[in-house]
Amino acid sequence: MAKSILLINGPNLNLLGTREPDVYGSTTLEQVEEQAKKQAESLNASLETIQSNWEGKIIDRIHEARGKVDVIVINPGAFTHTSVAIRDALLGVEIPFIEIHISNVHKREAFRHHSYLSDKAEAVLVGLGTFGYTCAIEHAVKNIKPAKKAQ
Ligand SMILES: O=C(O)[C@@H]1C=C(O)[C@@H](O)[C@H](O)C1
Repeated sequence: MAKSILLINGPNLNLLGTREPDVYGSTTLEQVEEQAKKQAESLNASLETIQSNWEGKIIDRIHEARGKVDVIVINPGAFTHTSVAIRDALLGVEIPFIEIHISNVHKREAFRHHSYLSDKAEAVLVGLGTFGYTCAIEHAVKNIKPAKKAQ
């Protein structure tokens, strides 16, 4: 059965490519999503993407994934460091997830060192640039036990 992956990008990641390129690189979000879709296809998996600057929209999309998505790959952006609500949504839908950050958050400001998600993530990838998305999707498809699907 083909695995279904949901790729979620949080606030300001729509600016990828032009936003602090020394930190986040020059690859655009469109390029990241296009590459992810091609990679998933090559692995016989399906992949949907969402980017939102709104916490509630991310939460609603996580709820919609319940019973349909096998693994979530999420870069919550700044919500990583603030959002109990996104943590609760991920735990509530019981979908395994991989947390990814383009930058090495542990090498940056102290407020970026804490994540509300990491202790519940199947894996956490930081500092790999946008290559982290490639790693996360490969890992999600090949190694993460899928969520229980709706009967
Ligand atoms: O490295 C990243 O992808 C993360 C992206 C952001 O937008 C920041 O708020 C996080 O602190 C780091």
